This record gives sequence, structure tokens and C-alpha cells, in this order.
Amino acid sequence: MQFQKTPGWLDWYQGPSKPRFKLPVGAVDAHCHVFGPGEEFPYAPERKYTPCDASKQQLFALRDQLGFARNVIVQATCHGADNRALVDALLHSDGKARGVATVRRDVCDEELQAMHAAGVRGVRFNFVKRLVDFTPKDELMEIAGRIAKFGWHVVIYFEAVDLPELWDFFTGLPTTVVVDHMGRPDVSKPLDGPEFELFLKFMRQHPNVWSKVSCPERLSLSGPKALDGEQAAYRDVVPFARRVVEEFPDRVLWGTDWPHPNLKDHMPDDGLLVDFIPHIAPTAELQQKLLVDNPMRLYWPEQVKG
Ligand SMILES: O=C(O)c1cc(C(=O)O)oc(=O)c1
Repeated sequence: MQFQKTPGWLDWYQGPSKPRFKLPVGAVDAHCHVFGPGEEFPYAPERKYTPCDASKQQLFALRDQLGFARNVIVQATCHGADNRALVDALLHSDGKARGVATVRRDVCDEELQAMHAAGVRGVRFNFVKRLVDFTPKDELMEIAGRIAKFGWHVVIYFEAVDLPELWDFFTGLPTTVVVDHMGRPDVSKPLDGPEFELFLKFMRQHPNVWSKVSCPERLSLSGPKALDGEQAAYRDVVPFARRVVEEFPDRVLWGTDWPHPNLKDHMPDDGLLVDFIPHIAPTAELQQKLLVDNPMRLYWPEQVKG
């Protein structure tokens, strides 16, 4: 099937640089996607965008180029609840990838079991209105109850302004809850202002809540871009991410977000995105937790000793 990319679509960056920052051994890129290829794994009819293809082979090549050991592949909304591209990538990863799927209420236990065997360890609930149609909360809560039995967790994606309205639902979830991209703070607002404080309170009061400190390229409003060797990219995002890493060192994850759906301004050089990490996790201990210990505990617990 032939797909036409959304007009203005930016393709992922070709030929990323080798990071200067040396990742710790066993580092996990804990948020990335595969797109299609559309010919093999068609994009979902209900999608809100049509991306360029970004195959599993291309993802695994990026992993090796950047120096990651493993990937966590998150179901992208352009594939709806059709997890075939994700599962195929997991099955071809030599055990180096685990996944987060999107499912509907009618998913049966056999399907969940098959996904578990392939390496799926969570489901994603998306509340970003430009990406998905609304799903009733009782339906999501029912799914959460079912996947909890598999030891899976829930990944949530929402905008900071929507947190108050979603608070009761999120805090009622029976699993570990992982927030995508720090709940998308508006980084033009003060770090200690009410909006980001509410997010910190969410994490403080609920020890089952984790956060990905990813996507500075999406959140930045004024920082230099991760292009042309820039070693201090997206400076305006640094204090927000660093605050989360320092306050919750055992509940943070990091990912490239490759192939970066829906960016409008520029495509970052993924090597330079890796060079962003020491700005938000300045010590070797914080880096080890962020990049190895935490993702291993959540996605490969059977390989964690002790
Ligand atoms: O902000 C976005 O546009 C975005 C989209 C998706 C997706 O379409 O799944 O995933 C992300 O992590 C971020």
C-alpha cells in the first residue's frame, strides 16, 4: 500500500554523529518508535498523521551507532492499536528490545499473552488531542486492570495543562505509571511555578509514577538546536529535566524519541541528543540509574540481580 506523508513532514536525520558523551555499558534507549514500513505494516486508518517509514533495521542501526545496548519501542499513534510492526521489531531484536503496545478493550488474553512472549511490557494511553480520538476512561481503566495481571505498566502521554483534569484517573491506575516526556511542561513558565510544581507533586505523592526525561527537541522554545555539533542544545529544557532526575533518580528513563514524529522546526542529530544527557544527569551515578538500572528494572527485571 502506498502512503503519502503528511505535508511538511520532516524525515529523521541521516548520518547522526557519534556522541561525545560515552554512554554507560548496557544503556537503554527507552523511548523510540518504528513506522511501518507502510508497504508491510500499513498505517492505521484512524491515524492523525502519515509519517515517513522508519524500519526496525534502521532503528537497530541507530542503536549501534549511538552506542545503546537496548531499545524500548513504543507503539506510535500512526499505527493505532495494530501492534504488528512493533511486535515484528521485538521478535527480530535478538532480545535487545522490549515494547509498549496500544490495545483496545476487546483485546483477548491470548493476544496479550502473545505480545508478552514477544517482549511487550506495557500499554500506552494517549491524551494528546492532536494525536488520538478520545477513549472513555472506564475503558482505559478496564484495560489497566487486565494488563496489570501480566505485570505490565501504563505509559501516559498528556500535556501539562491537562494534568489537573486527568489527576484522579492517573492516580487511580493500579500499575506503575510512566509519563512520556515529563508531561510536556511549558518551559517558558517558571520552574517553580504552579504548573511544573503540580507535576512534581504528582511524582512526589505517588511512588508508582515514573517519568521519561526525553524530548528536549519537542519542548524547547529558545534553546539552540541539536545540529552542527552543538554541545549545549535546548538549554531552556535542562532545568526542568534536571530537577526531575535529581529529585527522582530511581524513577526516570531516557529515550531518543527517534524517528521524532511531528517535529515542525528541525530534525535533531540524534548523536547530539545523546550529548544532552550529561546536562540533565550530571553525575556518573545519575547516568547509570537513568540509562541502565531503571530501564532494566522496568523492562528486563529477570536480568537484574539481587
Ligand atoms: O508529540 C508527538 O507528536 C508524539 C507522537 C507520538 C506518537 O504518534 O505515538 O509519540 C510521541 O512520543 C510523541
